[in-house]
Amino acid sequence: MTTNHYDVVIVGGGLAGLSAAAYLSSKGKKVALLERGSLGGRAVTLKLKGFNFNFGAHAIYGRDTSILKTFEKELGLHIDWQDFNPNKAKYDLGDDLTAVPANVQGLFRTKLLKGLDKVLFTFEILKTMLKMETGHPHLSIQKWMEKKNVSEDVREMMLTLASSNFFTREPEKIPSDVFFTYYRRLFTTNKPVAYIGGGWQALINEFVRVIEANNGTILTKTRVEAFRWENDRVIAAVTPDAEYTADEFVCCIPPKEMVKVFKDTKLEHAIEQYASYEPTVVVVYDVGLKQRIDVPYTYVYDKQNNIFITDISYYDTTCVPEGGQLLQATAYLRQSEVGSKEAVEQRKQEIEQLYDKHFPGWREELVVPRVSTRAVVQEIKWTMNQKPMPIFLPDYRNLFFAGDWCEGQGQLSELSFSSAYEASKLILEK
Ligand SMILES: Cc1cc2nc3c(=O)[nH]c(=O)nc-3n(C[C@H](O)[C@H](O)[C@H](O)COP(=O)(O)OP(=O)(O)OC[C@H]3O[C@@H](n4cnc5c(N)ncnc54)[C@H](O)[C@@H]3O)c2cc1C
Repeated sequence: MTTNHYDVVIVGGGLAGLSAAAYLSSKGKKVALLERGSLGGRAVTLKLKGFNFNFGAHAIYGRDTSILKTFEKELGLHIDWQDFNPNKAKYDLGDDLTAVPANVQGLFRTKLLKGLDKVLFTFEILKTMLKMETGHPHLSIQKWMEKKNVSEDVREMMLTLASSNFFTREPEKIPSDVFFTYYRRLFTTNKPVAYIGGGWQALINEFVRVIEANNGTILTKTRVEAFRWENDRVIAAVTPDAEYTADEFVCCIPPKEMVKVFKDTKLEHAIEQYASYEPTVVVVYDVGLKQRIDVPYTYVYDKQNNIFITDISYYDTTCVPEGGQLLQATAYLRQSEVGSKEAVEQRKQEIEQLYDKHFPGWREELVVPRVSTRAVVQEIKWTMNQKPMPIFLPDYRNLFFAGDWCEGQGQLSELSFSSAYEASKLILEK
């Protein structure tokens, strides 16, 4: 068995592993990135019949305060930002469409709130922005609203926002401190939502460019099966063909994978808790169309069924053949619906009905659909009973963790980036 030595070995080549490898190599560390499959993890771009299907709309939330923006500056990444137009975002109320209160104009235009409730909701936003309202880690947003006696319409508004942003049909379970921290960031940014031109693949290519420019090693189709230990230090990541020894290790693989590689070690028990947590799971049903069906909005959220459609090709024309259109639909699931064939089938039909309603004629234009009945948007769902994993565990001196299951800022990929950034900084400070 061959042995190779590095300053840092990073296991897992999703967005967390790629960003950690790019950052650490740019600071002079000799890094190796080991990925069992191909690079990108869940941030995948799939080419089908001339359409580039991204897993998810690759939206970056609060981009001007995001860690991806920090990486962009510090690593000199070339990112083709495509800012979302909030005036083209609508809530479907069943028999009516109304503005999404993603900005002040939207707030004044939305029909979800009227008169005094609009003033009260605006006041809540103001308090959130000024950190006068922070919620409490021991109170879910449901309990917080009961305690504060908020009116029915304001309650509805807060839950609708939370549902659409946290990809959940059970927004009431979100811890209130997570809710307010998230919205403080979103309300104080000038760029609430932005897409990446060229999709996830463009971003992956940029991280790879930086890693290679700094002489980093990237090994795909390289599955880590175990770690070798000496007391409280990891000595090596072990693959079927080689051992990769290093001074520091960053583990960027989901907790369910970690329990396998840490089996029969002191860490196994500590990791089990995170591996048992429920992820945020959705149904994705995207369609590539021959010709554009132009409507006055690029995002529509069906409030009743918790489904949204994004016309991603409106922002990123590189994902379609000329004149074509790529629509992305995501349906949220209740925990009880995850894994149920009937529930998933019903969600798919609801998505088709939503396409029929807002993009009439899509069936005739259909070139290729792409369906995922169990897409993991975030490895650990925000609820009162589930806490994200720390980026290091006490007493393990040279082992760090990063990914969207870890503590960090924001949610989804922002958690992957922020945990990767914090873990890398801890290594550099040593
Ligand atoms: C449908 C959908 C929509 C989404 N939409 C958005 C969005 O709009 N905005 C946003 O910010 N985020 C979105 N996300 C979330 C985003 O894709 C994830 O947060 C992010 O990609 C997670 O990256 P990660 O590196 O933390 O984890 P992962 O992508 O899970 O990476 C883990 C990597 O580790 C590798 N691995 C596992 N085990 C081993 C092993 N033993 N040895 C070596 N390698 C191993 C895996 O192959 C994988 O590449 C969406 C996700 C989905 C599914």
